[in-house]
Amino acid sequence: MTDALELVRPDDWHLHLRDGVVLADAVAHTARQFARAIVMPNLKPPVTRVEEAAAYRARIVAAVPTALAGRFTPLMTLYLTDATAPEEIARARDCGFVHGVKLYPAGATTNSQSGVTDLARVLPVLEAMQALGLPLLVHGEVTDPGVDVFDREAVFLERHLAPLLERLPDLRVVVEHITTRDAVAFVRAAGPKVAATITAHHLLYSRNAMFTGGICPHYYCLPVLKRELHREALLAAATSGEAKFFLGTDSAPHPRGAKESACGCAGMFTAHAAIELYAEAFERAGALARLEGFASRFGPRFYDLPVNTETVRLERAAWDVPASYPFGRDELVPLRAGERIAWRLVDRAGIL
Ligand SMILES: NC(=O)N[C@@H](CC(=O)O)C(=O)O
Ligand SMILES: [Zn+2]
Ligand SMILES: [Zn+2]
Repeated sequence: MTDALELVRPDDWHLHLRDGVVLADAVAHTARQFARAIVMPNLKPPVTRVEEAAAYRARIVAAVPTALAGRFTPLMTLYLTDATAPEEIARARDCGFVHGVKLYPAGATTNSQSGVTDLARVLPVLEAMQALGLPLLVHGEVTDPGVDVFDREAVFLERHLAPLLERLPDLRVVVEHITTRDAVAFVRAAGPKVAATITAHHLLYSRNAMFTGGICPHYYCLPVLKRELHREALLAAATSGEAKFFLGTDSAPHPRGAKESACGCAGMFTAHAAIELYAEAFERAGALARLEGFASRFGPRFYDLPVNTETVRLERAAWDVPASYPFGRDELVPLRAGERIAWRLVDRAGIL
């Protein structure tokens, strides 16, 4: 049994940090673990222009705890809307700190109201992205109310993404937070420009977690947790050593009251223990040796960025997750609140 593991410092290729009074609380968890993170632009209002991304980036950098200053780099994204101009893509490519453009089908998930209503409307923008090599990051779910919630990802891939890739075969695409074996097969079958991120929670839980002993809103996220057979397919993909599949936590903090509500919002918070949760999933699959590729090497390869040079150490040292963490004037309930986690990221430099 392995009791310790040294890894190249990992990166998170899909993260929500929010803004305002909660930003510092959100950033601290991620900066402790990851060297870089692709920061989602679904703020209110959304980050649609390069100047807004620059300002948001500066707020994030300013919010990194002093002890970790300079050790965390936010990688910014723009939020695609029906009104995004192709010229904005050129500006994004030139600025050097925008690494992707996010497609939210309008209404698909948290803060997606300003998203795209019809891919045909953004075709010139997508053509510019293909020409300039700027990745499209996709929340891949249809919003058609006639489609069952559990089928929305598979239907999106077939109905929308497949035709788009046929039309724009050189477009670089990350299918974010994949949740089904259909998505695994889709990404495998697509060309080398198509990759996917996988969350820790989709590797560890099936949809049963939402209903065990009653309705458990802290296990509600989008795309929603799926059947066990899908979790198994995701775990097989993540641990396969295929560079198309890499780490993206989709850690999505919400205040406790917004989750524990008659109409609770979607999003699970995992940044407090992200790499430990992935280690748990990989260990169960007997694949701890493949964690470094998934967490630290394949993401930079896709995004054309250098692999980090520092390392981190994971030890088998159980710890208890607090019942909640501060979140601005509120609090948030992390995954595994009040429960135990077997692995622990170790503080060697005295700063974690
Ligand atoms: N994953 C989620 O359930 N929620 C995310 C949005 C998203 O990534 O779809 C959020 O911003 O809260
Ligand atoms: Zn999403
Ligand atoms: Zn997300």
